[in-house]
Amino acid sequence: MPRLLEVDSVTLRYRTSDSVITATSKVSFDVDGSDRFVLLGPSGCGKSTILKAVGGYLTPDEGQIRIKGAEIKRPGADRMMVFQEFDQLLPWKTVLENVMFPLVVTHKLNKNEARDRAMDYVRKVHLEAFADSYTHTLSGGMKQRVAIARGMCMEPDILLMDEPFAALDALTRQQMQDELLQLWADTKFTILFVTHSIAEAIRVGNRILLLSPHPGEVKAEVSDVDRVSSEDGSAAALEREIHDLLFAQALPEHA
Ligand SMILES: Nc1ncnc2c1ncn2[C@@H]1O[C@H](COP(=O)(O)OP(=O)(O)OP(=O)(O)O)[C@@H](O)[C@H]1O
Repeated sequence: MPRLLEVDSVTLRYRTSDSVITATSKVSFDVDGSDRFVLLGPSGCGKSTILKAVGGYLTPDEGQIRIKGAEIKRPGADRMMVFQEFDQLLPWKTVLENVMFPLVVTHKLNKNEARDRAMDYVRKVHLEAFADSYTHTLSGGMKQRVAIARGMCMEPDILLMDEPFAALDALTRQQMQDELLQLWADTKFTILFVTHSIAEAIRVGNRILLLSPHPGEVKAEVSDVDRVSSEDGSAAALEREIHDLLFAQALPEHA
């Protein structure tokens, strides 16, 4: 039985007119159903690039990415993306219309069914009072809830989240992390979440993959985050441990 998502020794490069940039080098990891899998690493280590490749927007230069055993070759409704930017919504559509939009354009459901399903997800993110509002009237946190509802509403195999809370103030960010965990507790959907915040990785993830600076390579995986961080005071200890793993310099050979 294949894992839900297999990233197998993947190298990703960008080609510009005068150079080739290696964003990630031979990155491997597996995601299982209901995982809250976090990619954590410093700016430029290729986290967003990996997410785009899982989304089917980039093709690996080496290695392979598979979902349910099938190689990913293009974007698909089985992988929905939530981005950091607040402008990912369609400003000429209401909250409900934004959430139902992918269901309608992919013909997954007819219009009435799509409206009903979208309204369920609008309720799940507590925006029912704003269902008919246009998105420019919403706060940043509310816009991100709409984007999450829109992604979840397609009931994808995996929700790809690229620093979705990074542009929010600290309090709203914590509130959104809590709400995401509540949504997860209700539906146990699978999340692949990118962040460069260690604290956020520990709050959101049950597994955390640590990537080295540019080009990103796997440094370590922390796979028992839920158990460790639920023990008294150990979230802080785990944060220190991850910090040391991420920023440890290689020891000189004859030290
Ligand atoms: N379109 C592009 N063309 C050329 N190089 C790119 C492009 N997008 C990203 N890169 C380079 O690839 C590397 C990885 O970028 P990426 O955005 O994936 O990193 P990241 O870990 O998500 O960083 P951040 O946390 O800052 O978003 C960086 O060196 C970046 O400059």
